Amino acid sequence: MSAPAPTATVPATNQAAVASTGLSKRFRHQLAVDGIDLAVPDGSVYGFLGPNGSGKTTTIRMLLGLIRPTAGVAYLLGRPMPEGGAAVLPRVGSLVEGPAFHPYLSGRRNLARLDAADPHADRRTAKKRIDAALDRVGLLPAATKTFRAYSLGMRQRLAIAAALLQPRDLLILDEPTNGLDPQGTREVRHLVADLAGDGATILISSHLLSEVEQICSHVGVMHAGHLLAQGTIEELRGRTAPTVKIKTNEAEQATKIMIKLGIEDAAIGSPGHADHDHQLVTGTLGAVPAESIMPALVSDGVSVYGFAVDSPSLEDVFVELTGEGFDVSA
Ligand SMILES: Nc1ncnc2c1ncn2[C@@H]1O[C@H](COP(=O)(O)OP(=O)(O)OP(=O)(O)O)[C@@H](O)[C@H]1O
Repeated sequence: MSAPAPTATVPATNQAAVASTGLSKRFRHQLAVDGIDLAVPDGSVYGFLGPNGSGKTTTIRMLLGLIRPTAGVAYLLGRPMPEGGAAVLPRVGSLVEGPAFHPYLSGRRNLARLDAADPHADRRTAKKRIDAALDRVGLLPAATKTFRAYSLGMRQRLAIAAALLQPRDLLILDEPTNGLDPQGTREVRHLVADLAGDGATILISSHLLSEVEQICSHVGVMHAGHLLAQGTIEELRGRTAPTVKIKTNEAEQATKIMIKLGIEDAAIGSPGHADHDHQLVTGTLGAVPAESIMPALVSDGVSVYGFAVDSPSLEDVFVELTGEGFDVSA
């Protein structure tokens, strides 16, 4: 039996937890977001990766219906935004620029204030939900401490607790580790990984490659308002061919053999890349099977002291996509 044809009002793209088609935003003369087609699969942890100013926050604001796109459509949980907001936003927890917390109130009292301001919140269950949210982010023991006594990591975890006051199918977190010290960063990353284990879809923006590599199943790469690529981390890594590295003291001969095998860019590395007895020959593996290299070298009398195939990192992929380096620091 063939699958039912999608109806005209339900494009296939909106089956994902978050989707967009041709989503664009222009601020005066600047196209901050340029026709992006997002697809955040249900249950994924999607890292929305890009350097500062690449358009991540603007996109997130459009997704949440906080600003209107100049062109294109965004869907949250299958509903177009902002029109579908009333129906879906109660199922979406978000952290964009963070809620304003009162410094002299405790974490628990701060959440109670935010909950009281939420028209969808059931007053009768408030106490239970607030403590469950504090517990979820590990702040129950600090529930009565004033907000100003919280560390940076605790403050950010409280902001995430605010997004968890209701059961959520989708969490959208804009740079949740931005501005945190290393300890706070670790706390928030652990929390995001824990939340992913609960089954909600998470869209998390970050300008840190290492962070996305550590906690995300999927990634979308933003650069100057364009979504350059998206997919699982493995799919993205698969776009760039692995590199082969040979340690030998017959480098010229090895290079010739590798070029003959089809590794066209095989070349002798700089002396710093090997020890003083050997040289390093590197090349892009491409379609050449890795297992064919050693036999070819050995049968031509080349002694091989080291052989490695390096899979590309997300950084290699980013550099290939943009032609630029990336801030990989944590
Ligand atoms: N309200 C606005 N008015 C004018 N320009 C804006 C506005 N908001 C964002 N921009 C511009 O749009 C571009 C994209 O900004 P955006 O904040 O979406 O990027 P980002 O990837 O989230 O980076 P960051 O992490 O620095 O916030 C930037 O050049 C920014 O200056």
